[in-house]
Amino acid sequence: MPDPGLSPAQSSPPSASSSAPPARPPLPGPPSLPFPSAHPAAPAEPAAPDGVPAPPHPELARILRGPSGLGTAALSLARRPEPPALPVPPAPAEGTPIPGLYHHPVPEPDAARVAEVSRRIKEWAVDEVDLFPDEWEGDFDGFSVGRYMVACHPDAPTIDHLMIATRLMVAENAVDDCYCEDHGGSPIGLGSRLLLAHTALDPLHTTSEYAPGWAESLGSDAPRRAYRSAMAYFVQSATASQADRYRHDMARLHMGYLAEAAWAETDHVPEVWEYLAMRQFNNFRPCPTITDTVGGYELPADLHAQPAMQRVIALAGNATTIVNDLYSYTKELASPGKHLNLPVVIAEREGLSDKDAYLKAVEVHNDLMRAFEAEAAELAAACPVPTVLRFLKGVAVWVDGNHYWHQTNTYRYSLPDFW
Ligand SMILES: CC(C)=CCC/C(C)=C(\C)COP(=O)(O)OP(=O)(O)O
Ligand SMILES: [Mg+2]
Repeated sequence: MPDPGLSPAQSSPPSASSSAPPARPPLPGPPSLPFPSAHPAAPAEPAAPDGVPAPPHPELARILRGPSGLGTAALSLARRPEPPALPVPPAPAEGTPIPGLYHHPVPEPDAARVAEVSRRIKEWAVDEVDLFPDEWEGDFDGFSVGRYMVACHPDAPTIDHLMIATRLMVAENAVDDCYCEDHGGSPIGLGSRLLLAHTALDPLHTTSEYAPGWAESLGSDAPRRAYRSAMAYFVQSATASQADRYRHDMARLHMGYLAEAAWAETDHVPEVWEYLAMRQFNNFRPCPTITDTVGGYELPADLHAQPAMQRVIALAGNATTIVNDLYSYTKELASPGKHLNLPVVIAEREGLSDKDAYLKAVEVHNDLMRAFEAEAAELAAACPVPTVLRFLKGVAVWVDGNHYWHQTNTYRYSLPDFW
């Protein structure tokens, strides 16, 4: 059942320029799973040469191997050698992958989907939430969020499903940019801003005297309008537990922003492990963990909560976020003040040169990626439930799509001259 989210009274617009979504029928149900039913079962496999143990079950072997059609190699959960096995042709992406970075190239995202998501997200940003002033339009377009989300969610059954992820991605970045970073953000007063914005995701339940003031506040700046609207769309399609999962992940994210801000206020450079702890919260995690909603199915709450699943999700989120630290390194060096990222913290705390610290950060990323893949494969073998397998694959594909977007987003990112 979709999460009711904001009650009608709570979600009614504070003004004519509401950002609540128009009522529309629920999204079509989940597509038939591409794995168990679409293909005949493959025979059991011996242990793979790259060390992935032979799964105990022929159907599981095929699922871990992933779809076998042209351009589907990135959907495999098993560890893959680099470069990827033929017959996947190299993706004609611009941008250079970081040398030595363990990653999986993905097929070019579907151009028609990218165009339609890009068109619709701009319309939403401009007409529904009044997200940015004219002078930020270039940055909005340069973010290429349509390409990002189509690459990360190749199993989304429809454009409507892709839009759920795309609106949330834009809203999350609006909060980061406008509250924390380079579009007017500051550590000063961040806790108050984040908490009040969080109520656009996790509504205030209060008396009739105080509710209107709160409801009006949700329209008072672009980050809150974006959170309110993106969340209202999301809860139309999410179950109550999926919405609860998302709220929890966003609370984690906001806690991470606060630790980063606290260190920035005093120019403190944390220990490397402390930085990694902060970055586990200030993290892409809320994006891959909606893969089931975007795919039109649900990973049940009790399976999501299993410690092994939580560890896989955390490792995946950490790998994706260190990818950001590596690709955004030069952008952050050029920004005012000291911007913490893993290479910067390693250099300072471990007394390494910029280059050696960067290369060590690449190794940290690679270790996280390998741990994620090994533990995902282990969990898939131990718990071969179709929703678990599909969710694990969705997270793995999100990780690959996230790398693709960072590599190819030459508007935002460029590599240092270390090789
Ligand atoms: C989309 C989302 C949940 C983002 C949350 C945290 C975040 C903004 C990142 C993990 C990206 O890191 P960063 O703030 O360093 O982004 P840029 O390097 O400025 O692209
Ligand atoms: Mg960054």
